[in-house]
Amino acid sequence: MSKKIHDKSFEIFLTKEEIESRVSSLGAQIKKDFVRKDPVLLGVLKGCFVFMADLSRAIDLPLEVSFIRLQSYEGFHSTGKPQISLSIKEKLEGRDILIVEDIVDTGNSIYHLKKELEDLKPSSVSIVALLYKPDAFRFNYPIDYVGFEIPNKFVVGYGLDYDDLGRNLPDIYQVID
Ligand SMILES: O=P(O)(O)OC[C@H]1O[C@H](OP(=O)(O)OP(=O)(O)O)[C@H](O)[C@@H]1O
Ligand code: HPA
Ligand SMILES: [Mg+2]
Repeated sequence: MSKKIHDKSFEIFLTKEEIESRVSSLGAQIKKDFVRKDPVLLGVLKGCFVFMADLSRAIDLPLEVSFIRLQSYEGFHSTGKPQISLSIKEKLEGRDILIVEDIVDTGNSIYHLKKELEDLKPSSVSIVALLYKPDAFRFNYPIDYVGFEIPNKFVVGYGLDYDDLGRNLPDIYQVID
């Protein structure tokens, strides 16, 4: 079943069952890698909110969660300058930070966030992204955990929006062009 949001139509791309199964294996992998560390999951709002809720419960370890608000997209396009409007209150010095993103597209948002985090002197900074668009990525930092590599097309659902709509769809949809 396709969905219409404003002027655009979207078709199903990843079902909630496919997402659930991948999130569960990401959680198991992260548990292994962070078992002797002091992890704090740092979710990037708003898009991370669904993925963060599922992923954090799939990692069977003591951990903290925190959030930051970054915004750079207007409609389908990145403004190139992420605005940070919610700052981090937790002390992150010496901590093992895992940035939790719904999507890494051009890579611009995380590039800026990583630079901000360096000043807080964490012990390590890793990234988990549910979705990653290799053909759009313009940087060369590593993305440590990727749920799905996807084509360079706009997607919505499972936290991802088009003009702030579509975040509550349980499946992920891709634009029909
Ligand atoms: O790799 P990039 O090209 O920078 O794109 C990825 C970023 O864009 C989206 O955020 P957006 O600015 O739409 O804010 P939102 O999470 O509130 O939707 C998404 O949640 C990532 O944070
Ligand atoms: N969908 C929703 N939000 C996004 C996307 C996308 O494909 N890329 C960057 N932010
Ligand atoms: Mg958005």
